Amino acid sequence: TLRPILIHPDPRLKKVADPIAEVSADIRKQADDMIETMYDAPGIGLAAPQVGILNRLIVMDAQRDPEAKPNPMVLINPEVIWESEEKNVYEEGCLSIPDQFAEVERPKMVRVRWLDVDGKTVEEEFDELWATCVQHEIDHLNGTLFIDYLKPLKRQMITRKMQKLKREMARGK
Ligand SMILES: O=C(O)C[C@@H](Cc1ccccc1)C(=O)SCC(=O)c1ccccc1
Ligand SMILES: [Zn+2]
Repeated sequence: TLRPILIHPDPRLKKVADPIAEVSADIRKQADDMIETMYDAPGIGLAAPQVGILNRLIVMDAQRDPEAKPNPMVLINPEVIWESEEKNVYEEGCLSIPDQFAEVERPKMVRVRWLDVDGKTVEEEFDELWATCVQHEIDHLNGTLFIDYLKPLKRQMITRKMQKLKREMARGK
């Protein structure tokens, strides 16, 4: 089932999401809906708060190769347990801040620990686009958006554009 993606500014995008206590059938259904919504957007990642669910679940498929078979990852209660000193700058976008892109500097590599859909603890190292994406998604679980890393003036410009977009969408209805 496709879920509507919340557009910034929205208070639910600034909240800290709650840990998931057990990987139930409901959680697996939520993950399936988020995967469907991510591919439909299209995006390379999606965090639960972006579809208005304030729990700690993200989905990702950051392989850019359009020919590649879809290979979505589901990360439950993900946490960064190590990050490299070395940084990487990437032009990021966000499905909750449509058509706005800006350069964000983040650790080039991160090691992440999470629960998979079978409730098993997994640890994996990410680099390049995958590292950028998983950090962007975990930020969403903590109420942080990529524009929070920009200079205040640039952030304000983007926020004002989104407020205008939402006014037009409301009128368009
Ligand atoms: O808002 C999100 O979490 C999704 C976001 C993830 C992300 C993109 C780029 C850098 C860091 C994190 C997106 O997927 S925006 C859309 C996008 O970047 C894209 C869409 C289709 C193909 C390739 C990229
Ligand atoms: Zn985002």
